[in-house]
Amino acid sequence: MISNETPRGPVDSSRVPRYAGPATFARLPRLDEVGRADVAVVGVPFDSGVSYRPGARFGGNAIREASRLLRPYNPAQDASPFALAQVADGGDIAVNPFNINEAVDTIEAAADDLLGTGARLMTLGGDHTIALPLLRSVAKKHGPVALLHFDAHLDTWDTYFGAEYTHGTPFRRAVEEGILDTSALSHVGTRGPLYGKQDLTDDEKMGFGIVTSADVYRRGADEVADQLRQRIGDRPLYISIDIDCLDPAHAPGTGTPEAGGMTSRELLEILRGLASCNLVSADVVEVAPAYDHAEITSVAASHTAYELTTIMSRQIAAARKEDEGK
Ligand SMILES: N=C(N)NCCCC(=O)O
Ligand SMILES: [Zn+2]
Ligand SMILES: [Zn+2]
Repeated sequence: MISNETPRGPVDSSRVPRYAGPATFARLPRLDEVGRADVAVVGVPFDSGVSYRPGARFGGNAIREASRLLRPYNPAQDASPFALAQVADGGDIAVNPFNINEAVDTIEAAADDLLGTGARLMTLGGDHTIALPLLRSVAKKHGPVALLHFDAHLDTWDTYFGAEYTHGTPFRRAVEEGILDTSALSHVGTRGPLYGKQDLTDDEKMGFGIVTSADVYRRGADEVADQLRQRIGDRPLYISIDIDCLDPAHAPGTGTPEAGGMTSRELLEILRGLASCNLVSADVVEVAPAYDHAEITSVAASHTAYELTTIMSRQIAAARKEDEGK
């Protein structure tokens, strides 16, 4: 469903100071103010799936706060994302912090509702556990999706303390459930110690290709984006971004930091290089503001979500134009 109404954009920062009032993503209207959205930005304040430092439950609101300085024109993609499509802040999904299984079900149901309105999702985590129910919901709509996973970690481990749903295991579950298109799965930014070599062989068997953080440094963002684009083709694509794909210098505010990561410039450039991909939904997870300094991490996350939102808005506008031409 593509609406022809003129989108309502962010609060005008030349009239209302950008630090005034409650924060929505990029100072956009709330979903209940506009009725429906082409892109719904939704928070998932859940971090009961972490294996180390907690705190990502506060990530979504930290990203919203840090997004007050985003401006409406994105020169890197030559687009005004909030004029091309209705982007709105759908608030937070209220999830049970004491029952992971119930939380996972609640996230899936809420995503079903939002996707059912025709919106694409830009989800703000939360820990990486939340990617599983989001992928379940997206796959119900689109079938198995291509996955581009930016992370220091593989997140294809099996269980922790016997638990299946954790922030280190969402993508193994997703492969087991058949909701990913195993011919187009990539990790980008991985590095750091593993439990054993088997982690890598298991991951490869699941179908994942790996672009390590060192690969990005050596080959450069443009070449990496070209290669990823070729692998993805025109498949429906889900992008999951664990902010710990960035070096701790660029994202200290996260739960499981690993040295030797990408720069925020590299991440943003790779995303811009993927603008032609059919991005159906995305998440940015693992921002844990208690370990952050001067909003370094949440600013990086807000710009990351801005690039992703721009890609989705451009595609929605292009689809609308094609529709009108028919
Ligand atoms: N998804 C994130 N951020 N981390 C996974 C780390 C799992 C571990 O502690 O081995
Ligand atoms: Zn990670
Ligand atoms: Zn992760």
